[in-house]
Amino acid sequence: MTTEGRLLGDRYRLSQPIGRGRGGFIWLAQDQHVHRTVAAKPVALPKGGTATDTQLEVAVQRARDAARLKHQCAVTVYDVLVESDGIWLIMEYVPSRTMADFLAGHGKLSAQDTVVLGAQLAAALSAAAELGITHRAVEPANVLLADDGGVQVTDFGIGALHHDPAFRAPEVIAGGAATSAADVFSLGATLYFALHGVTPFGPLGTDPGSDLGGNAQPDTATPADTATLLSRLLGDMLATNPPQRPSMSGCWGALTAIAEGRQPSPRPAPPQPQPPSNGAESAAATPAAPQQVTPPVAATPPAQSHPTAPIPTQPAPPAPAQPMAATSQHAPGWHQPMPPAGFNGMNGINTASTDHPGNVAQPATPLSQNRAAIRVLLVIAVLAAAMVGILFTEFLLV
Ligand SMILES: Nc1ncnc2c1ncn2[C@@H]1O[C@H](COP(=O)(O)OP(=O)(O)OP(=O)(O)O)[C@@H](O)[C@H]1O
Repeated sequence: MTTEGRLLGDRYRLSQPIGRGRGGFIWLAQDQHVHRTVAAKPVALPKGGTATDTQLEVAVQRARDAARLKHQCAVTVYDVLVESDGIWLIMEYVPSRTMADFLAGHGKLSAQDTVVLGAQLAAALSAAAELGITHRAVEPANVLLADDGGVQVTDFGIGALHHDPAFRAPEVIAGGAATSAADVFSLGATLYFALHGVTPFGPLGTDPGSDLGGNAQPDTATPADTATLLSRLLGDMLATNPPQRPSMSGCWGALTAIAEGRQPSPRPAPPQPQPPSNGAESAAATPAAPQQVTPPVAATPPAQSHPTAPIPTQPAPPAPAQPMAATSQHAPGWHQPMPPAGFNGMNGINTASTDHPGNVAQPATPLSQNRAAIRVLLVIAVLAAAMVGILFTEFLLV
């Protein structure tokens, strides 16, 4: 029985319940060693209430993996305890409510709020992916909307047993492994839910999803707006075939671009098989392939069966740049800070770069200026030679 005053791991004194999760109450607690306020959360056991030793070991290992992640948009895990009544996580205390609760109370988010929220979630999930950490249960119940306006992903690695099927990737529903690509799908489903108020493929994640990307019809006559760009991106993220989904860092770049009123860069063509070279062995020996960092959207064929959103082969004209604060209509009671400008720290993406279609017209380069100067000099040299020739001929005639 968990009660006020209980000491967990000889270190964390429970003070009062602050929320209820699937594993029981989340407690406010005091870390007696460093005098810090923390949140203590019992990890939910598999349905039925008991876990095998293997399941417990896996849960502890995943929680320890999650503790390696430090990101302002991810709830920090400080400690993992195995107590007589199960596994406890000691986490950063974030006065908040879940996104699921918020949406239940306030309904849908605007497209602008959804991309701002999504960019922050994708930033945290991208940092996790770079560390080889898969979330496994991205869904609105595992997103905390902090009272101070921040957004944080929680329950890294530990929510898989209870992941709502409405947000699960099809390959995971089919029994496959949860990968970063599955997190991309789940993030897409979470943002879709925030935008439309319904899940893209029904409560079991198996409906055809006929309305997916319904407002994503490309309109080449006018600049694409936030809702259109977001819906196109969600169509990509919700692709049935995992390789057709953008990487998490690509999602981060694209969401940031859309949030800032810019056109996301087109996704490059899939890598072609390379002939073996001397460096092939060393490349193959690299333990973790780096994440694709180029923002996605467009230039790839539509996903196989789930999404129906047509994906244009030509990038749409750029959206007019507009300050986010001026366009964002925040839902009541929660406001989000802007994503850090440029996002160019952690994994090298500089989304403030100018490689989008709006900036393709380049001024004359020094090389082209040099070529023009050489041409002028040549013409002058030819004219001078002709003049010398004429003068010389006249001199001979005289
Ligand atoms: N680190 C935290 N700091 C403060 N409050 C938290 C923290 N984590 C969760 N809460 C609060 O506890 C409540 C339940 O959150 P939780 O994430 O446990 O929900 P859940 O996903 O439904 O449960 P579970 O993950 O066990 O399935 C929410 O009101 C949330 O704001």
